[in-house]
Amino acid sequence: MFALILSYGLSRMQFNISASKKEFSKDEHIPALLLFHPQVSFQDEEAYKTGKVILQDKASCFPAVVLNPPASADSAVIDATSAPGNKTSHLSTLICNLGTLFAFERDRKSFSTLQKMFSKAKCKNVEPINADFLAVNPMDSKYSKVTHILLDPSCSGSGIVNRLDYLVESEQEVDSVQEDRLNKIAAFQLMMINHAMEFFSVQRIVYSTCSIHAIEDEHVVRAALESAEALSANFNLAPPSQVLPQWKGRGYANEMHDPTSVVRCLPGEDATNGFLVSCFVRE
Ligand SMILES: C[S@@+](CC[C@H](N)C(=O)[O-])C[C@H]1O[C@@H](n2cnc3c(N)ncnc32)[C@H](O)[C@@H]1O
Repeated sequence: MFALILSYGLSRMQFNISASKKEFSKDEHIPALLLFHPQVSFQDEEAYKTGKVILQDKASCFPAVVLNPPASADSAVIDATSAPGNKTSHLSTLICNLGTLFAFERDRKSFSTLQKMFSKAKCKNVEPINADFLAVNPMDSKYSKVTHILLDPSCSGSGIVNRLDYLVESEQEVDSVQEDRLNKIAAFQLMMINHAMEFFSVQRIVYSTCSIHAIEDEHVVRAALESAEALSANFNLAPPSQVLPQWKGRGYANEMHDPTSVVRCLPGEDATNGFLVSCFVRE
């Protein structure tokens, strides 16, 4: 069980969990991430009910930390695919509730959940926007100061451990129907990265998926690097030293030129969901 503390002042004493289960440890990779016994329930915890704590898989905490936007009054950040808002809330905390965090979500129902989440977590720097990120004009003066974009778009979800797909699927076992579906998802994911690269002041873009398939991960990253948008705006992959250097899991070696630049989490091996995190930087 992973609990991400959004309110840094929260101490052990404020948890009311039964004495036998209240031991927890600090995660070695993610600041403010605490690890609890899987049987610990947070449902009745005040800190959870008031949005000071969010429960999420460890791998899902990586993108905001890798994006690493500055915490200042003039910070301008986009979360292009925000709902249900866990990564947005994490980002909001990392930038100390300062600056502006534009949180896009195209689905109306998910958007309403998102608004409730931000109000519960008291994210004062988040501006939720119910719109398709692809329809946003990168030249719009409203976004002219945006320097960091988080992209965690819809994916196959094949890395999510509850779904157990990873037990029956492997990268080598993609049949033609599935390959067709993955190729369509990958084309959309690439479009999202390319669109993000068109924002005038953007310096850093994190792209993540909870997929185990190279088609949605290394292949998309490779295609994004070779795209006209990346070449004209001078985007390259951030060096491994900027992408969770202490995390050993890296991209599939046979799928890209420099797999050490991306982070991979493997279900069944890393005690996390299957996940990929990559980071593009303007040089
Ligand atoms: C994988 S989920 C994001 C999870 C979120 N980052 C979190 O950690 O809570 C993808 C979300 O992006 C939304 N989405 C997909 N395409 C979009 C687009 N073009 N513009 C805005 N939102 C989009 C979906 O409706 C979905 O809610």
